[in-house]
Amino acid sequence: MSKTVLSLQNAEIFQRENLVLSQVDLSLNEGDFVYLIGKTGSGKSSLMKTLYGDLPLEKGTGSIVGFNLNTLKEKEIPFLRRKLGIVFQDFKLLNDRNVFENLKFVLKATGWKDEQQIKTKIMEVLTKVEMQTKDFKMPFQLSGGEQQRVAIARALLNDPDLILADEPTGNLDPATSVDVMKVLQDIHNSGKTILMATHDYALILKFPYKTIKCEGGELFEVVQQKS
Ligand SMILES: Nc1ncnc2c1ncn2[C@@H]1O[C@H](COP(=O)(O)OP(=O)(O)OP(=O)(O)O)[C@@H](O)[C@H]1O
Repeated sequence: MSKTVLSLQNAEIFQRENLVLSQVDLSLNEGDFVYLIGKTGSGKSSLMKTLYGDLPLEKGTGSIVGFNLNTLKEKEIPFLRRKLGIVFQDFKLLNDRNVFENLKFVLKATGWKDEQQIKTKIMEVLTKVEMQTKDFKMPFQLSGGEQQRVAIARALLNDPDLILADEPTGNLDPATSVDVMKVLQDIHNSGKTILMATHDYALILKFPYKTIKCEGGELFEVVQQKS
């Protein structure tokens, strides 16, 4: 049986005192690809934030990549995030340094010391997203799609057990979105588990995976219609 990497049971998701989602049951096993869809303001980002420890889980039970979300302490959050690869809509690259240095910064911050190993790892993840020839470029010298590829490479650095992608194509045009989605699909096909929030329905039709919808304060599984 495959390993559970994420489990929420009867969870309630809050933004401060506001209840955003209730009765949340969500489970991902190793190797799954799951979309989280829903209108703007429906709670996708709040759910994602709860999963990476940015919002506390106050009601219900939750575990993710071996961490208990109910008892998660502030000081454990960096260790949780090392086992997650997080990809945001707005890339969040450091604009004062080039691609290589952006990735090196993360490795150094997570304890990597050997310069040769650092270089090998960075070139390995950049190759996965086909950005190995652009390691010297500054973020502002890259297109949106290229910046997102670098952000995906950054998410892969510590070989995460789960990738959380929050609207990773939200700032990209349709053709570039498809390119970035192909990168995520390749990463998934190599064995990675991915939870991706999106409101890009065209992408879901093109790359069909299990889909969970946030609506009316709850989560539902969407059964995809075959055309
Ligand atoms: N920092 C915050 N403080 C208080 N309420 C917030 C905060 N961030 C979001 N909310 C509220 O929580 C609800 C869910 O927002 P959330 O950002 O999770 O939705 P979303 O589905 O991710 O939307 P979008 O697709 O626009 O990113 C909304 O009603 C929003 O107004």
